[in-house]
Formats: sequence, structure tokens, C-alpha cells
Amino acid sequence: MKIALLGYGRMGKTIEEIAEQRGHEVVLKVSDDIDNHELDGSKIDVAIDFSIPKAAFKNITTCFKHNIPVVSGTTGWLDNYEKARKICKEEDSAFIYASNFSLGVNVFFELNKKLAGMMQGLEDYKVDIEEIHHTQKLDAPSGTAITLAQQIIEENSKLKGWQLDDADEDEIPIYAKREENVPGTHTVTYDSPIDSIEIKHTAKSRQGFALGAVVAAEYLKGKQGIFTMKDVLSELFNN
Ligand SMILES: NC(=O)C1=CN([C@@H]2O[C@H](COP(=O)(O)OP(=O)(O)OC[C@H]3O[C@@H](n4cnc5c(N)ncnc54)[C@H](O)[C@@H]3O)[C@@H](O)[C@H]2O)C=CC1
Ligand SMILES: O=C(O)C1=N[C@H](C(=O)O)C[C@H](O)C1
Repeated sequence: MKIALLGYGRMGKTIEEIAEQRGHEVVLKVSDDIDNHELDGSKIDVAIDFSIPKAAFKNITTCFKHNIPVVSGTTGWLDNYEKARKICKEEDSAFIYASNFSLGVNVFFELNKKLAGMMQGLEDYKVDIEEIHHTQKLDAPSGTAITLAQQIIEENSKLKGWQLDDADEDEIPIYAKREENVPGTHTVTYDSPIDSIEIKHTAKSRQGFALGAVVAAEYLKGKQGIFTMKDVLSELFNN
């Protein structure tokens, strides 16, 4: 598979390593305005975007217009997600976005939904989310923490939204911490006066995110439409 990397930072470099191990070829690396690069849809099978929040929408939709399917993991640009989906459909292109591509986090997402469903009637428990990332991270809270919050809100009609730090009674507080060299740690806690329940995912490196993104690109090649990591993992595990 011929891959264009949109963003060649920590994730771009890890993705290149894993893509090559899996027999793919990186044919283009973009680290600046995508308009400065020639995009030939006949020479690129899939673009993988791990760039920066303010570039992601333009990167993604420019690829759609050149008939190049896109896997995107960039966080902090989702105000424009619906617009990107619309352009993908108009251009008959293909798209997978995930706030977190790691297999472990996708299992954690399922666990989070299940636990939120079990906790929704238990009003003594207050839920919060903590995320810890490296100090270079541009956005807060993390995309993964936002996904976790949205999943909990979908299961609990009493919760109306999320908030960084100081939240109202009907909101989930998200605490975003920044520490040197932490690839990504997420904890969901339900706390009551008598006990607490905690689920936690700790990434030990960026390998899991990168592997998930390459597997998603393998899934997307030759397809048309909008997909999720759930589609990718269902195919992978035949369920
Ligand atoms: N969904 C997931 O599984 C994961 C998502 N991420 C997200 O991926 C993004 C990138 O993360 P890192 O690689 O750690 O950041 P990074 O800062 O190491 O890399 C971003 C790169 O984008 C480049 N860039 C700047 N303007 C650009 C443009 N117009 N087009 C293309 N590239 C441009 C920068 O030069 C930089 O090298 C972040 O939004 C992060 O939150 C990170 C890890 C996992
Ligand atoms: O910026 C990062 O590094 C990460 N970003 C993603 C997020 O915002 O959730 C995923 C992962 O936690 C690493």
C-alpha cells in the first residue's frame, strides 16, 4: 500500500516504522501547508493524518477532493467533523476518524460504555475523568477523554455535558494533567462516600496508536464511505 503521511512528528514517524514493517511504502510526507504538495490520487492508496488541530480539516478534505481515502487521528479539530463527513460523501471518498486508534483503548471504550450503563441509576456515585499526557500536547482535554465523556453521557440522561476542571452537578469534570514523556493515560472514576470504582488505560508507548492507524488504513484501502474503529475491529475479529 502507498501511504501519504500528513504530519511527520512523533506519530508520523512511529506510523512510518510500523507501516514499513507491514510491507507498505510511505510515498509522501507533509509537514506544512498541504497546498505546497502534489497530491496524485493514482499514486497514493491512503493518507494518514496525525498533524495539528488547525491543519487537520484542510488536510483531510483536500485528500477527499483528490480521491484519496483518509485515516485521521488528529485531535482538537472536531468542531468541523460534520463538515468533513459531508465533503467525504460529496466526493465519494472514504474516511475513518478515531480519537484513539489503539486496540486496548477501543476495548476500554466498550468497557466504559458498559460500566456507564450499570452506574446510571446509582446516584451516590459521581463520575470524573482524568487524562495525563506529555507536555508537548497542544489540546486539552484529550480527544480520548472527550470520547469517554460522550459515551457516559449517552448512557446517563442526568448528565448534560463535560467541563475541564470545575463542572456543574450535571456535567462530567475532566482533569487534564501534563507530565514529561507520558504517551497517554486515561482513568474513569465513580466515587461515592463509601467506595470508588476505577477503570484505567495506560499506553506504554505510541506503538499501539500507530499500529491501529495502519490497520485502519489497510481496512480503508479501496473502500468508499465513513467508517469507525469498531468497523475495523469487527472485520479483524470477524464479529
Ligand atoms: N487518535 C490517536 O490514536 C492519537 C492521536 N494523536 C493526535 O495526533 C496528533 C499528532 O500528534 P503528535 O505526532 O504527537 O504531534 P507532533 O507535534 O509530534 O506532530 C505533528 C506534526 O504536524 C506537523 N504539521 C504542522 N503543520 C502541518 C500541516 N499543515 N500539515 C501537516 N503537518 C503539519 C508538525 O510539523 C509536526 O511535525 C495530535 O493531534 C494528537 O493528539 C496522537 C496519538 C494517538
Ligand atoms: O497527543 C497525544 O499524544 C495523544 N492524543 C490522543 C488524544 O488526544 O486522545 C490519543 C492519545 O491519548 C495520545
